[in-house]
Amino acid sequence: MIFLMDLQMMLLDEFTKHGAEVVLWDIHSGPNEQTAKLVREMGGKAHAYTVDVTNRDDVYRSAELVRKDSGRDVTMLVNNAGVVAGERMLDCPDELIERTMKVNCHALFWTVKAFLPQMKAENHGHIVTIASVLGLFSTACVEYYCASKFAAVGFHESLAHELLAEEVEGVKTTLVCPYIVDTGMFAGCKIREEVELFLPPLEPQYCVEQAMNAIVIDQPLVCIARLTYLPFLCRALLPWESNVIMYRFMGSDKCLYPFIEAKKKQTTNGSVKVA
Ligand SMILES: NC(=O)C1=CN([C@@H]2O[C@H](COP(=O)(O)OP(=O)(O)OC[C@H]3O[C@@H](n4cnc5c(N)ncnc54)[C@H](OP(=O)(O)O)[C@@H]3O)[C@@H](O)[C@H]2O)C=CC1
Ligand SMILES: CC1=C(/C=C/C(C)=C/C=C/C(C)=C/C=O)C(C)(C)CCC1
Repeated sequence: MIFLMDLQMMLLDEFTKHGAEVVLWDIHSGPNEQTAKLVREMGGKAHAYTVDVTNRDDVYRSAELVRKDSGRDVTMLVNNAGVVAGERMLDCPDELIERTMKVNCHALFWTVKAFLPQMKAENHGHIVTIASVLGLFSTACVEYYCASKFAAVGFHESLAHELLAEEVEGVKTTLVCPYIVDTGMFAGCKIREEVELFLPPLEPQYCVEQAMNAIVIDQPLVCIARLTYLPFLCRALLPWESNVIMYRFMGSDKCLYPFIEAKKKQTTNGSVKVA
C-alpha cells in the first residue's frame, strides 16, 4: 500500500500505474475526495482522509484509522504538503511564518513517527520527502520558506543516515528537490532570460516523472532539473562573494521579487490562499 500526503494528480497517476493502492491525506475534504474519485476513474484504488498534517494528534489518530480501515500497513510515505506565504518576512504575519514551518517541516516529524515504526518492524518501506532546491541553496525574500525546506532536508538526511547506521536496509529514502514547478505556487518568479533558456520552470509532468524514476530505483537524492546540482555545489565549494556575483550575473539575486509582487496583487484583490 502507498500512503500519500496530498499530491498532484500526475504523481498519483504514476503511482496508480505502478499498481499502488493510495491513501490521500489533505486538509480540505472536497478537493481530496475529488482526487480520490479521479484515481478510481483511472482504475486505481484510493482512500481519502481529511487530515491537518500540522496537528500531531490528528496525524496519529488518522494513521491508526488508516490501519484499521485497510487492515494493512503503509509501505510508502510521500510527504508532499507544502505552503508558501508569499510575503516579505518583515511584512508577514507571525502566524503565517509559523504555519510555513509547521506544514513544511514539523509535519514530517509527526507523519514519520506515525508510520516508520511499522516499516522498521517489517524492514520494508520507503519514505519520500518533497523538499525543494531552496532546501539546498537559498535566495532573497523567502527566508522562512528556505528555513522550512533546509530543515526538511536536514531531517530527511539524518533519518536516512540513521536507517543505514542501524542496518534497516529494507526501508528506503528519497529526497526530492525540485526547482520552480509550474503549479502556480511560485507564479511570477523570474530569472535572467538567457538563463531561463537553460533552466525554464519545470512542467509538473516532467517533475513527477523524474521523481518517480528516482523513487523506483531507491535513489537517495534527486535534484530536478539536473542543472540545479550546480548552484548546490557552488554554495558548498565557492566563497560567499563568488556566489553573490554569480547570483547577480544570473538575475537570481532578485528572482523572487516579482513573485512577491504578484502575491501582493492577489492579496489586494482578496484572493490569496495560504495552506
Ligand atoms: N511549485 C513549486 O515551484 C515547487 C514546489 N515544491 C514543493 O512541492 C510540494 C507540492 O507543491 P505544489 O504542488 O506546487 O503546491 P500545491 O499548493 O498545489 O500543493 C500543496 C498541497 O499541500 C496541501 N496542504 C497544505 N497544508 C496542509 C496541511 N496542513 N495538511 C494537509 N495538507 C496540506 C494543500 O492542500 P489544499 O490545496 O487542499 O490547501 C496543497 O494541495 C510542496 O511541498 C512544495 O513546497 C518544491 C519546489 C518547487
Ligand atoms: C538562486 C539561484 C538560481 C535560481 C533559483 C531559483 C529561482 C529557485 C527557485 C526555487 C523555488 C521557487 C523552489 C520552491 O520550492 C539559479 C538561476 C538556479 C542559479 C543560481 C542560484
